Amino acid sequence: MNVLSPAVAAPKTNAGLEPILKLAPVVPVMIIEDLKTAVPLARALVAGGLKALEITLRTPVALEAARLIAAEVEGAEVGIGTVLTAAQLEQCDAIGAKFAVSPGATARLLDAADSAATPLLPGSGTPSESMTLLERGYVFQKFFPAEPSGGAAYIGSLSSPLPAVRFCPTGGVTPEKAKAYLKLKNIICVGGSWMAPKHLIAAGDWAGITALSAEAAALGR
Ligand SMILES: O=C(O)C(=O)C[C@H](O)[C@H](O)COP(=O)(O)O
Repeated sequence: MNVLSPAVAAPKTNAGLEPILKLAPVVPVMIIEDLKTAVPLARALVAGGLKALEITLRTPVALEAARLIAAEVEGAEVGIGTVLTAAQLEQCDAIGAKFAVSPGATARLLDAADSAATPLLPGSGTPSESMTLLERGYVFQKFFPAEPSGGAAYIGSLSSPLPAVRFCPTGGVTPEKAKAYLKLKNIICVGGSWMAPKHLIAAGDWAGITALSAEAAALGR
């Protein structure tokens, strides 16, 4: 190695997430309490046109649900949400998740992501957090929690100073709010749980979920 110009490893980038984040304007955020609902819920979302699915690690059955969906639901691109630790990122690798999403970012999680197979969509909520992530190659970032943090007006104002970053706003997003985000040039897609609400899942109203999914899939970008 030439000590005068040491080789600096190019930062890992999450640019490879683009095709997944562009599958539809919305990534559904799924909270699965009952394993029996996992496959029909995922099928209902995919039938409506939402194929990149984020299954949050907020319930005990989440990982098993993700495994089942990946094995049984044709067309689903299974991602894992609420990834907070290096160990959880390893679990994503173990089940072959297509992407992982975190609400924020820590140095430890980002170090783990450097050697993980699963591409990470890390969360940011301020310009400095966004810049720190960009330095590490994260051109796609989750803007979280989107609505309480200032919504479309806030994130749109980062477009000029941080043109290299494209965001997936998540947290408090509704179909109406999604439209405002999707008009902005620094938005790749939005995330939200509104098309998979608890009451429809509990009622087994898969047709209702497919209808909400189809409405979300039809939102313009
Ligand atoms: O679990 C995580 O890792 C999260 O990041 C939180 C989710 O993205 C939001 O809870 C979804 O927001 P809602 O659409 O308002 O329900």
